[in-house]
Amino acid sequence: MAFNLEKSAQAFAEAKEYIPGGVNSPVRSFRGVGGTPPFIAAANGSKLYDIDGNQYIDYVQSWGPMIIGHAHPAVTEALREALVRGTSYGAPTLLETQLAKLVTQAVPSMEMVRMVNSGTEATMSVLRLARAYTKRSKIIKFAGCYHGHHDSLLVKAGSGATTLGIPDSPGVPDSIAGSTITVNYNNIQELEAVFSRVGEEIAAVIIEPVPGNMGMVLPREGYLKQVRAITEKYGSLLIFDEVMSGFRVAYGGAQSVFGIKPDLTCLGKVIGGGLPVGAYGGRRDIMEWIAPAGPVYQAGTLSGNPLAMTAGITTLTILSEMQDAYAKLSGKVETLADGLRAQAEKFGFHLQYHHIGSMFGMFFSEQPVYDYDSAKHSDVGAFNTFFHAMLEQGVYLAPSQFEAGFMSTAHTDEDIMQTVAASAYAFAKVSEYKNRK
Ligand SMILES: NCC(=O)CCC(=O)O
Repeated sequence: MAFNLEKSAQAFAEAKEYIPGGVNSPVRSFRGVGGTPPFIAAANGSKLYDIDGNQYIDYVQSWGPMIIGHAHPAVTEALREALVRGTSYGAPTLLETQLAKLVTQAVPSMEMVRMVNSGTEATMSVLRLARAYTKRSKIIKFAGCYHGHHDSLLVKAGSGATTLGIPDSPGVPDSIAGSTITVNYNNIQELEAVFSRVGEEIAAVIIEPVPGNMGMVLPREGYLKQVRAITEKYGSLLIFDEVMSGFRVAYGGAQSVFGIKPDLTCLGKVIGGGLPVGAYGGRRDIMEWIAPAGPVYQAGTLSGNPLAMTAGITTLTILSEMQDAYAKLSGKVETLADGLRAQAEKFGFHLQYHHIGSMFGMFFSEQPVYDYDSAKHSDVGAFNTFFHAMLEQGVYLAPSQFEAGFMSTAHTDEDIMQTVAASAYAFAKVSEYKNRK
């Protein structure tokens, strides 16, 4: 049967009547790449199934959480058991301490942790805490890093904001955006220059240690250590946004790979096992500023939700008990990158491949990509052509050049072989596209 998205197109048209743009998060709309997003009916292991009967090898993984694959039997079973005990109590449970313990054991810089419902909530709350603790107001972020969609950090933001060309959203008051200073990732001189000017006013530097929202970019050798040293020198807090990289690039996150101890860390995605969870945590002396231990207010009706805690606990337990989970994941990512590179080279393309742990990225650029500007120089038209050709072949990649790819433990060698085989067709399409240009 030829690939078609007829039912999805109808569903999308109807959704647009009731939901802005037809989606509940912009990246899902395929606006950047054009065309219809498949409406998903089910998912299992490494696969997504849409309402038109198409099957896809899924490298989006719900934008990161599904590291042990969709509908993992142990997670499904644990949720089934939890479900009959009620879905929310708004009162403390043993599960919250259990997940907090798993997180703090895996990420030792997080001496205490507060559960919230999304990565956005985590980064929003952590800034309030950092400002209260330091009694300073300014924040430094990096161009192309995305930390969710609240006002302070929706400034030169990556991910969907970049895809749609609105990295500085209307509706963010100048008075708030004005407290956020943006510098380029991987450029230590620029960060030093800002600190030498206004270092005493900087409450915190927030950084995706491995950015995954301008596409996937790697830190230069020693860069994160230098960022740590500058923040320490000026008494500013260093916040690692590991919503994406946490339990993704390694069980202990990017901070374990690069040997950095941030003051505070934000998590999300994997720790919720596919249910809505975010978390922030870090030094005990800072975390004890949070209400009711301290004066900084932050709350949530569904925070620490029993189902979400159950999915998270089960996912982290499975990951921690798997033999060499991350070595195997990164082996699969390397096999995929080697395969894609070999296919691309047949058509004379020298693309940029980045990967670490189970995260990967490929830029349609002949030049190295190390920050937002170099990412934006990649050929978006070539990516869009590649993306659609892969989708037709049953490979579901993130619908934007400015996103990362994710591997799960459920992906098989055959999935990877099929993906590489599909890329031969997709690179041929890119070649045609380039010849037409
Ligand atoms: N890089 C994008 C995300 O991680 C969040 C997904 C979303 O915005 O829906």
